[in-house]
Amino acid sequence: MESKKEFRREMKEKLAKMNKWEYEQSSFEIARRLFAGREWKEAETVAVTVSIFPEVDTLQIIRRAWLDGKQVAVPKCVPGERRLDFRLLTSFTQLERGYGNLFEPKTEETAPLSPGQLSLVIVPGLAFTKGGHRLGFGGGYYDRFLAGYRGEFLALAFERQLVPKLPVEAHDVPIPKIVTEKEVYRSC
Ligand SMILES: Nc1nc2c(c(=O)[nH]1)N(C=O)[C@@H](CNc1ccc(C(=O)N[C@@H](CCC(=O)O)C(=O)O)cc1)CN2
Ligand SMILES: Nc1ncnc2c1ncn2[C@@H]1O[C@H](COP(=O)(O)OP(=O)(O)OP(=O)(O)O)[C@@H](O)[C@H]1O
Repeated sequence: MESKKEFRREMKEKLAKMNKWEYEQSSFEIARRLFAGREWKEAETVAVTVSIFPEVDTLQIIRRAWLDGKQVAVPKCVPGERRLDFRLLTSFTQLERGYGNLFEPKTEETAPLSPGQLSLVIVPGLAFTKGGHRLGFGGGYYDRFLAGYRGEFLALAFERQLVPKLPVEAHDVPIPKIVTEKEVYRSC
């Protein structure tokens, strides 16, 4: 557990070394690959986190979803139950600082969506293996959510987030597709 925590810190440090233009260009190439894929084209409702640097930029993904006539769902943490509630986002002004200082939807201004209403979930993570193992922020929010989710899901990552090996636990849900600025890695 301690080693996971240490590894998270190292990974955040490594990612934050990216300069703005590397970050922008890689995020753009990741988004372009995502938009070219079947999962994106078929999705009516896309669930995605609101990125903060140095996470892969998702704001351009949200804008593009709106332009394409897709619905956008963003998560709100329910820390007591370690659960994620997805809510329909129709404007960036519906966001506020929430749990962990991340951006979350304002409950008074957004409607809840059930997991069954989501067609594609973009899963965040700090580090991945090409085989689809994922290390998240900690908290197990996405692993718990994915355990009961039956739709499509994938992850976006910079090549520098790929590692040869990660500690795997029984509850870790493997990610079938990881889109980077260079490649799309499929594992199932
Ligand atoms: N942009 C973004 N939004 C996201 C996520 C994400 O990875 N990125 N999440 C992805 O899941 C969820 C938030 N997950 C979080 C997980 C842990 C902590 C947090 O504060 N952790 C403490 C340790 C808490 C513990 O161990 O119980 C810490 O880091 O100090 C915050 C948010 C939903 N929103
Ligand atoms: N499906 C689950 N059921 C019960 N407990 C779980 C489940 N998934 C994760 N947990 C617990 O949540 C805690 C955090 O899990 P872990 O360190 O794997 O988070 P993570 O995968 O890095 O984060 P996240 O899924 O939020 O991105 C651990 O104590 C783990 O046992």
